Amino acid sequence: MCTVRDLVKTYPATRARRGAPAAPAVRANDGISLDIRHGEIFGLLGPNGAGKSTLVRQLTGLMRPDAGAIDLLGHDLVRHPGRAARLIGYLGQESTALDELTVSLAAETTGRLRGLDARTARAERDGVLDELGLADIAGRPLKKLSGGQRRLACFAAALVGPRPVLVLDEPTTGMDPVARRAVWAAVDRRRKRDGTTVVLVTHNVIEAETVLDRVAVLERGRVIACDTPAGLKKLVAHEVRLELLWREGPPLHVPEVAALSESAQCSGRRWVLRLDPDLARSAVAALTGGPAFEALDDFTLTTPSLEDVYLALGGRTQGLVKA
Ligand SMILES: Nc1ncnc2c1ncn2[C@@H]1O[C@H](COP(=O)(O)OP(=O)(O)OP(=O)(O)O)[C@@H](O)[C@H]1O
Repeated sequence: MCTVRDLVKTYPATRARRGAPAAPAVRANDGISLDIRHGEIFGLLGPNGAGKSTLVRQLTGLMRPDAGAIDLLGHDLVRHPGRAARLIGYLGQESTALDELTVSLAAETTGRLRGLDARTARAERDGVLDELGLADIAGRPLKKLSGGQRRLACFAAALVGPRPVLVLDEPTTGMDPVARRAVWAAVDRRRKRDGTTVVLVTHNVIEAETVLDRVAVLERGRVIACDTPAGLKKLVAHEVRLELLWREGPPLHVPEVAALSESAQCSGRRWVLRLDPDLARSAVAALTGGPAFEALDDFTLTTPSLEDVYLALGGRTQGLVKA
């Protein structure tokens, strides 16, 4: 359905200018290869700056790679980037282009721009706004909506006018749980009904585990793993995850805490440890039965998540979020 081979993209260095410091060149995609199958929900998971949006911009024909190949449904998108618009419904990270329009007009206009006649565009608009629970705010301009409502309205617009592929860059950012559910139900409906293939960018591991068929984990412009969420989790099946939340600082003078600190991934007051189940049990017993207990705000012992896979593969903690 879509093959990506050895994709390379480097943003050039910039010179210092008018108070702005010089910036070195950034190799945002460093030899990415992927095979996305027909009808699957394929995820790109990685921390901030991993190169996900850069990859998506090339997939959608908005940016030309320095090297490599992209074939989408038999079309060479490096040579013919303009064809991507006919094949892909794209929801980018920033979508201010529709801000001046009402929700209704944003959806209808997108349909017209995608070649629908006026009557079909209006019918599809009404269907999508009903489906996503947006009918009540259909007459309001996007710029006057909350962040989550605006995001949902942009998602609605991206669905008007059928496309075999949807590329969604963090579609549920800022949305409440009801809106999130509406988004995933709409995606699933299109996959079942139309065989739509979905490429989804996320750094939300919980979302990734629940909605994705397969996921490529990106780190510093490279794919460090690609499999089903369950397949990836097998990599860390022999471990459990111990999460500690300290009230203030961890009491490093307590020997058990000092020993754990060596293998903990720390972000602020939160420590994450991946441990052998027996070790985890004895660590919990020592922490809850000893002097460290006073300093603990909360702790959880769970089976590993995709975040643990990412850490086991050598990823850094920052940027992958839990929920
Ligand atoms: N226009 C640009 N000019 C220079 N560097 C850029 C540009 N856009 C992105 N970068 C750099 O390229 C790298 C990859 O960025 P990209 O936006 O693709 O990451 P991402 O995985 O989508 O991150 P996020 O999760 O924060 O959206 C980062 O180091 C970023 O700073």
